[in-house]
Amino acid sequence: MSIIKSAFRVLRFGSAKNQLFSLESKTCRAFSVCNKLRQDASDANASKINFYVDENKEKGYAILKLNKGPVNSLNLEFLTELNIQLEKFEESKEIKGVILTSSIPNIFSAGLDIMEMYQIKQDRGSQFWTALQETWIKLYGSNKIYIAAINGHSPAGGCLLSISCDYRIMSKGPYKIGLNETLLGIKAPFWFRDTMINTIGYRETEKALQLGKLYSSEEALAVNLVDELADSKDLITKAEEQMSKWCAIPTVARELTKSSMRRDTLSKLIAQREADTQSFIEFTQRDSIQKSLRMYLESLKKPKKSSA
Ligand SMILES: CCCC/C=C\CC(=O)SCCNC(=O)CCNC(=O)[C@H](O)C(C)(C)COP(=O)(O)OP(=O)(O)OC[C@H]1O[C@@H](n2cnc3c(N)ncnc32)[C@H](O)[C@@H]1OP(=O)(O)O
Repeated sequence: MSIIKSAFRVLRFGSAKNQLFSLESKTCRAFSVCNKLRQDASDANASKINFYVDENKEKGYAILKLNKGPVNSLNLEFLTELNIQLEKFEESKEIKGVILTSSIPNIFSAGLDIMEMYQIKQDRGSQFWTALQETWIKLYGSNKIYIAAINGHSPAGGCLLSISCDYRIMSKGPYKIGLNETLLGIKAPFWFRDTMINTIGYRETEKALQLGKLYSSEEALAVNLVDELADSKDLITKAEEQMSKWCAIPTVARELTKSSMRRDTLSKLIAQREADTQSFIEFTQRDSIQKSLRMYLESLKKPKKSSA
């Protein structure tokens, strides 16, 4: 029962924080870029601002800032909104690349919303997993240049978003990134694993996935999980510098090279999406997995110790 109450608290707190972050972002944004776009107000969730897009058509790229408080956890609605936006980027003739970051201080994304897996129901679970697959296919399979400006913690699904980009810059600081699924008692799906292998190699992935390793920013740099570190205040500038460099490469040659590198990994999931969804539902519905998720949720709710 307390878990259900906590779930509602997460949702309520999320909505209040969203409004705060919305106000904060309205006043604090210091980007010189133009054409700020808000999400279409066409669906019921659109009144909550879950991300911002700043487009700079002159320079040819956009900045997408995740803004779903408190921790940018990925639930069905958020993933659906993101997928619509990713599609818009893909179709844009003006936008060559996107910097993916977060407007929430110290948090890039806490990964999948655990409440989507706890006490999972077949219908919602299928929609959720299909939306997540879609996000990965759109991001990893994009023709555009994606640069992750990782401004804070980026565990599990947050790490997947990062490693689906073409280049990663992470803020220096006490932040963690990695695929820590085993710590929740679950196995990382094969496409998470394969994306990780393509980023840091087989042996490092084998260790990292079994241990559920969360890397510090320095450790992440040492194993090429991220490409560069930056002081927090310089993160976006560095990402923009890198974006200019990538934008200067002849587009068709770069796109063909990217797709030739990623095609096999993508095809593996595309060929078995329904089976993968069914396997997610069956796996997550197991009593042992539900027990692990409940314990993990409880550990997240425990009062935090003063220092790590
Ligand atoms: C077969 C299935 C495969 C599944 C594949 C992928 C799995 C995943 O992606 S599972 C998600 C894994 N994520 C994590 O393990 C991260 C968990 N969160 C954290 O470690 C911390 O919250 C974080 C370091 C990100 C931020 O720390 P703080 O700034 O100290 O915030 P809090 O811990 O106080 O969190 C605030 C609030 O948010 C709730 N929360 C955190 N993460 C999640 C999440 N992933 N899903 C849902 N809710 C989350 C947390 O419980 C707090 O709630 P309240 O106590 O009610 O405020």
